[in-house]
Amino acid sequence: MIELEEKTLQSFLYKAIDEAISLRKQPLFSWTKKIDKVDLIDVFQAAKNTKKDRLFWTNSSNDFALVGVGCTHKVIGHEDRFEQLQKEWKNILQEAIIHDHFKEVGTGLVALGGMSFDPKREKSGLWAKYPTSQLTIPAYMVVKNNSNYYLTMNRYLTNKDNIEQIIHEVNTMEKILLTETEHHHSTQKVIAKKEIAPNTWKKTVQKAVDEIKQNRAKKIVLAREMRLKLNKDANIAGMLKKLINTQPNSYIFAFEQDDNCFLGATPERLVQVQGDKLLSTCLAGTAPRGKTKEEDATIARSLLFDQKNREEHDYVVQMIKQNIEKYCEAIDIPKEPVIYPLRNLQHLYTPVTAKLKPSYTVFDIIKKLHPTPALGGVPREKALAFIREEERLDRGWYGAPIGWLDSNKNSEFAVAIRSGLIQKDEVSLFAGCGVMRDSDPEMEYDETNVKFLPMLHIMEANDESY
Ligand SMILES: C=C(O[C@H]1C=CC=C(C(=O)O)[C@@H]1O)C(=O)O
Ligand SMILES: [Mg+2]
Repeated sequence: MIELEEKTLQSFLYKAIDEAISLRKQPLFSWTKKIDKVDLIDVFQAAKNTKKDRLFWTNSSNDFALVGVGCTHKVIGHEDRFEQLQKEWKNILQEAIIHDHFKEVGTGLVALGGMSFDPKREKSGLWAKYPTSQLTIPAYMVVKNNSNYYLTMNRYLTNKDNIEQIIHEVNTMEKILLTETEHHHSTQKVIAKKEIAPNTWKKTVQKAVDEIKQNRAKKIVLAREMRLKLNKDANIAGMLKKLINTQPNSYIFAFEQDDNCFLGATPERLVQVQGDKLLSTCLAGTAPRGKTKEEDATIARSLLFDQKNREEHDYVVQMIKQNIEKYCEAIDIPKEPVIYPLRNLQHLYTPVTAKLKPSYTVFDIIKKLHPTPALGGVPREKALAFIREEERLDRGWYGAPIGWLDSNKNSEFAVAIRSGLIQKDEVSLFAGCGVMRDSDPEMEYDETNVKFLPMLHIMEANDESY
């Protein structure tokens, strides 16, 4: 990585081009500057005018958010996807010319994206626009980190580039992205709603229970789909705003690919790395919220002591522990889970903290952890084979790692649940649940219904402006 300390974009560009000529290369260069406070949903909405793909991310504590616009480079991975992503990201970092005075989480070069749940499953037309694995280095990026805001632009430079023209382009984009646009009043409505084969799904749950009772597996997570038709093309910015307002403790994300958008609000962190500090999360075991404070507390208490849910949760804890041991030191995992409250439901939650050993990266951890028994099952390969065979659904990017990483050794990946794929006025929502030995198909069906609620809610009568 070459770091340049130039004061202005112009002098930086001249230096970077000099550097490029001397290295006989076309380097990727990245320039981060501080900007005034902006609303990132406004930036996302304004970016619609650029007609480029947009990316959106906020973390679960809502103190870090990122909007990406356009694409300078796509890091793609297929069969050996984690090795491929790791190798290419390392090469990019080695050769990039980066101007980043701040070295904060999310400044400098950032790649952002996701991957499919199961690359071995045949891909359906539904997910045609979403590759097996894709991390995008956006052309422009606006980042909020606590009360600091940054604009980064990334592009490839050649010695034929006209610097004045690049500066003009950057200024124009900056104006577009950072100027508030008109808010439109939208009356988005759901005009048709269809659950895909709910009875067949319940039978598959029973089949999984039988499989477990015959000791062929211990836990299998099964998902299902609900299709919606809207009265008009979906208003993505409006839905993101609604998710932020209604879904606390959740990562809120949108990955646009042409006229498709994968969007959701997931509570499930897979892994966060900051330097050598690693944080993972076990989140599995579910109950609804109560209508009153008292009822809520009673439900929480019975969730904490419910044997089926505790086992369902514990498989995730044991698996994460075993799988990070080789890569980490000082692993700390509390003995008992606590309650993780969301708007429509509550989960059992166990945080995992550790120190990542120096020779390993976030890709090593994702490769080991995905899918955890919160999305796959136990044993992993048995559960995946059952899912491949029996689940009448292409999960696509649902249930898989999504997130970002930067050039300052920070990264965060969540698991893409509570989500949906939007294709203009059509929506596919996904929800799943952990099937155990004593699962009741009706109860698991009810659990998935509650898990659909956050996304269903934002599809309906979108009264927010935008
Ligand atoms: C698979 C999903 O949830 C997982 C995450 C948390 C709790 C779960 C459960 O209690 O079944 C699931 O394992 C989903 O929301 O689609
Ligand atoms: Mg469950």
